[in-house]
Amino acid sequence: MTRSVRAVETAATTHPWAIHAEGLRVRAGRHLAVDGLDLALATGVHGLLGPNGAGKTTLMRALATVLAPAGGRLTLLGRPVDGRSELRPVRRALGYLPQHFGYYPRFTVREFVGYMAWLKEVPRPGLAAAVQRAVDRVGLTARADARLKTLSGGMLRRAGIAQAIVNDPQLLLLDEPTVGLDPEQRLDFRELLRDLGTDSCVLVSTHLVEDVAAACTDVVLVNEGRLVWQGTPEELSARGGQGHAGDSPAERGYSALLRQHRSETTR
Ligand SMILES: Nc1ncnc2c1ncn2[C@@H]1O[C@H](COP(=O)(O)OP(=O)(O)OP(=O)(O)O)[C@@H](O)[C@H]1O
Repeated sequence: MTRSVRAVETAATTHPWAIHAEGLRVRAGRHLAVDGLDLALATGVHGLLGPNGAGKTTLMRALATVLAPAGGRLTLLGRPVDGRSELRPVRRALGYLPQHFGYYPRFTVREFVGYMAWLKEVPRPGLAAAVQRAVDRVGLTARADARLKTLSGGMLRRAGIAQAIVNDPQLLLLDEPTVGLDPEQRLDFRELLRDLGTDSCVLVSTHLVEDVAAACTDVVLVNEGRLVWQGTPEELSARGGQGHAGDSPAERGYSALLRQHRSETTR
């Protein structure tokens, strides 16, 4: 891509919320999987929790501008996303690891991450260095020139994270990033998350409540396409008690909040 990126397009933004949704509705097929969701997130690492089918992946896809909202209002990095808006500046400042990502198996890690950097219009002079930095940050330095088809599942996931961060995104969306990572890699990943969240808005969808408790500044709980609860990991842990399912205070807090939400909605 030959078009150069002007400084004003990459400059840090001054809007308070990286993600601002009001009454957001998003369809997955014919199903309204996100149904009246309100959410406001700024810089930091936000853990997105919810049971199977809660609407997490559909929400992530809408935030990544892959799915258009069916209703409500969505603003990303200060720009409205409404089907008529110019999405290019938002997409350039966005990083997204989908739950299932496609790749060319014959590409090396470096080629894959470089290709994604080119698609995101990372300026050509700094592109190779940006790719190297992303590959290093996910611990794939030694496998940078290995073909993707030769990588383990966990290494592939890390290559996926590398492509998501290669453009130093202001908004980073990671859907189940720790699937397949071994325990040591998960600990390294938590550190990377904390680092990324110091100057970007990072939203991590996961079923691993412990990852959220350890690495996130904030927890967002959704169910049936709506925001159920938002608070700190400490506040989440404080919600749990004897009799709630889970191996840790955070897991018990999660179970308690879900049980409370279900009992309120079936009344
Ligand atoms: N293409 C589709 N057509 C119809 N319904 C769909 C489609 N994709 C998802 N759904 C439904 O939308 C709801 C939300 O799905 P989604 O994948 O967003 O949930 P999730 O919270 O990510 O779940 P999980 O934790 O299992 O990944 C579910 O009820 C699911 O069955």
